[in-house]
Amino acid sequence: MTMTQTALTLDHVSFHIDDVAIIKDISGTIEAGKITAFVGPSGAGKSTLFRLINQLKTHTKGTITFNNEDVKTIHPMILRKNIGIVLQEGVMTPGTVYDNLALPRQLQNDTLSEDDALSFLLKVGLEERFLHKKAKELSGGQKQKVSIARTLVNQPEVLLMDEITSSLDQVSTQAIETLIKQLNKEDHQTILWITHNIDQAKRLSDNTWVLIDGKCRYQGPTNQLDEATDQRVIDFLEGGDQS
Ligand SMILES: Nc1ncnc2c1ncn2[C@@H]1O[C@H](COP(=O)(O)OP(=O)(O)OP(=O)(O)O)[C@@H](O)[C@H]1O
Repeated sequence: MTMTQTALTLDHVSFHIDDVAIIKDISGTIEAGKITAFVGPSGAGKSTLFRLINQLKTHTKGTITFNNEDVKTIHPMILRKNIGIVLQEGVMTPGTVYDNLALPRQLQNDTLSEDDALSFLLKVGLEERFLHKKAKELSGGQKQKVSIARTLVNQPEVLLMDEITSSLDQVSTQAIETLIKQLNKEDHQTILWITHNIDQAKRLSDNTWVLIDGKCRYQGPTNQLDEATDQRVIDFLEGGDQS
């Protein structure tokens, strides 16, 4: 039997803006080396939860632990180096692909050699000829690959992916899905993946959390999602609100 390791633990986590509860008493564990999908209706709190995990936002109640350390006690720069985030639009900074890849190191007053930059580029399936291309001139799918490579430069233990394929066509989406599976299989990368597409969650993830109105209403193996008994989860899965 293989032992499962925990990457993240949430213990009664809540988040309020003024008096409005956005995240409501969420507890659970994220297994290391697995892909966990986060699904749920629009506005359910998925992006907010990611921002609590890497402390771009600070939870008002409860505790989030990363490798047994309270995230509030970890220096934000160290935390975000170890828990990298990729966002919906592969936003490129001005300059070349190399400039973009070197950015995380620059922010730490460090440099990235061209050889290392190339290895990250190849890892996401882009060839050497892209290294000195202007980043703004890449296609949407290529930008998203560079943006994943840029996050990988920090060699994060955990990758947060927030709807990273939602603005891509089917071919690019498939390429990104293949890449993510590969990162997970070959490098045992822990991946948390927000998607509005339940079929994508089923294709990719080991575990799924269903968030509805700030609460986590399902948490467990993705292949048991269809056996969920919570009526709101059933309604959501049946297409009540997949926006
Ligand atoms: N700065 C803010 N002030 C007030 N409410 C906010 C703020 N930011 C987010 N919210 C609210 O918090 C809730 C959760 O938003 P969040 O973006 O986390 O949801 P989501 O599940 O990621 O949605 P989507 O799938 O549409 O991206 C929403 O109701 C949103 O309106």
